Amino acid sequence: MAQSKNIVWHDSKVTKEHRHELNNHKSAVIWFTGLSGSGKSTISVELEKELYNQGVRTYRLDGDNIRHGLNKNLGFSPEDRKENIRRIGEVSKLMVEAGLFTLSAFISPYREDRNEVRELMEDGEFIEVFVDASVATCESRDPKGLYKKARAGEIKGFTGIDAPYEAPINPEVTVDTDQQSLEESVETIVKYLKAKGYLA
Ligand SMILES: Nc1ncnc2c1ncn2[C@@H]1O[C@H](COP(=O)(O)OS(=O)(=O)O)[C@@H](OP(=O)(O)O)[C@H]1O
Ligand SMILES: Nc1ncnc2c1ncn2[C@@H]1O[C@H](COP(=O)(O)OP(=O)(O)O)[C@@H](O)[C@H]1O
Repeated sequence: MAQSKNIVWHDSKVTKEHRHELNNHKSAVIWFTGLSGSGKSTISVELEKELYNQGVRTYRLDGDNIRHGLNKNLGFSPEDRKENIRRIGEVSKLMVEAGLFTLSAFISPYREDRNEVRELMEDGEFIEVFVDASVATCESRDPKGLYKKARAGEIKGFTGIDAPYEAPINPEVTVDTDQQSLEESVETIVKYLKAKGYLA
């Protein structure tokens, strides 16, 4: 890919800190990672509603949705997944600059790619939430029938079947959806945000 040259950063007079003051809260990305069907979308939707009810400004970025637009030219090879996560990382950073709690829900199977997003952010701005569930559980849920297709060989390189998933080593939060209900998972994350001073 061509690198841009002769470009100079131009600062705004309204900063992220001004936006925090205006909003009365900080901003960060809550990064959900986990297998397809582990519950990333379901939990992020519920958490967003909960944050909205508490007066927190949010925006949700979701794998399927972003792949309909911004990233519709990307597939599921390791290189394309990397580029997918790189772009989402940059978009998440812009959203955090804009003062929003950004809920990003992507399989993001590679540790290195997730860590690169973490590096983009300032300290405390990247909250990795590992949505843990066994392949067996995800496969039994199979909300979109994709595991069935992957088992039948109709989808190649499906995460957890014939493509890797690298679990986080030290995530800020883990929710185990084999064990925890949707409500319990949301509560776990809200508790973390309160304990760390993100929420009043
Ligand atoms: N090969 C393969 N592997 C995994 N997932 C697949 C694949 N093909 C299509 N899908 C569907 O794409 C959704 C995952 O997109 P992501 O952008 O989150 O993936 S990634 O982070 O780039 O790995 C994923 O959505 P979720 O089920 O919400 O995770 C699937 O619906
Ligand atoms: N404890 C739970 N937490 C989250 N989702 C659950 C749970 N138990 C069952 N589900 C169901 O599992 C499915 C998870 O799908 P989804 O949220 O799309 O996952 P992902 O975004 O990780 O692919 C949904 O149909 C949801 O209703």
